[in-house]
Amino acid sequence: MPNNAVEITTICSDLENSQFKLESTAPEEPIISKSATPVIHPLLSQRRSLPRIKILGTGGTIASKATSSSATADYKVDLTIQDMLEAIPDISRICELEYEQLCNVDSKNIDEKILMTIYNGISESLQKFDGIVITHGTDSLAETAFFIESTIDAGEVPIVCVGSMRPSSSVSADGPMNLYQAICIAADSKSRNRSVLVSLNDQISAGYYITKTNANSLDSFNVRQGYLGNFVNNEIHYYYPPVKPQGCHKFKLNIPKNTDSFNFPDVCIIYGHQGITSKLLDMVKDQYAGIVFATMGAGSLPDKVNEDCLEIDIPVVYSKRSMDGMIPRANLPKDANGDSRNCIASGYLNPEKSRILLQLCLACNYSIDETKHVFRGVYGG
Ligand SMILES: NC(=O)C[C@H](N)C(=O)O
Repeated sequence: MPNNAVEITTICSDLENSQFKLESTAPEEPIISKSATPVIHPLLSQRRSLPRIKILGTGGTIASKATSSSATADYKVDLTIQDMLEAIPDISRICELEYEQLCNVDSKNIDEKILMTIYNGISESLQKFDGIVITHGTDSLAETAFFIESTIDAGEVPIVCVGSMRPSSSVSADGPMNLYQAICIAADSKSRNRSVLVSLNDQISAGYYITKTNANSLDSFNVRQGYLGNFVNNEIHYYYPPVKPQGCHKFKLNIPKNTDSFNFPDVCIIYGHQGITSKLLDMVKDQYAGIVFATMGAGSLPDKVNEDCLEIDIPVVYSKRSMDGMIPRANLPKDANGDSRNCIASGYLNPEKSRILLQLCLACNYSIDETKHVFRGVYGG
């Protein structure tokens, strides 16, 4: 299927077997029917014994193939959701599945337009399904998960993001098990009221807090706030009762169906280092609606760069290079009146999540004070 093509396919039981299926707990094998609009057989919708799950596919390594079974690099996105589902035949015992290919790209190519498409895909599915699964590359999965948590009120419906670290062609590919577990999570009543989740390598995490910390290993995601649960022998064990991220600000976006007409403000990230000057700041300050600095330590930039940041007209968020810790407001630069003006502390947020939060504040036309309030509320910024 070409990139960006949308195909909607429904997996449901067939007419002939429906009587049997009414008496049994679940169909043995999925029957795949293709149609322009999702089709659920009426008997199935009356029976409602299995949860209804929607999968939204975006691509990533989980949908990729390399040229040999030992290769775990230099692979290409090649598989549709349907291909991926064929690797997990037991799934029809767990749920009724419907799926939609929103795009099929490496997550390095996920941009604001695709984010909007994901947003629309979720919004359209929330009322009709018991759970949603999003297949996604791991490189930028944490950003998408953070964006979804910040913009969508999922109510009780779990939204589970899943990827893999090995391509589907590799020995011991992790994709099929990760996808299987993601679907199990989305279908499990214990997952309700937990908002955006990430499933990878047997661990369940809050999408809001997760960060990719290892570029290669199967245990690629880290979450300092702790895992929410895990799988043992494919049983879900949650460590805590349902919980949602503390202080998460929900933005109300008005995204049209045609996402081309929606412009998300441009925010760039500048990486701090010894000897950094204001050269980059000067180059970008008229090109972007906002800037995020990955500062040294807890908000450290050279004095001259701090002075220049206070002088520009756009918001500048002070984030950090360090994986852990936070930027306290006290460390922001201040003018002669002790005012940090357009400079905002990111709190615990890393640069890439700070960027999305600032984009959302700008998209909703928040003032600097409102933006500071949002950062403060979310993560003590
Ligand atoms: N493991 C992965 O999914 C990495 C891949 N480059 C992606 O983000 O699409």
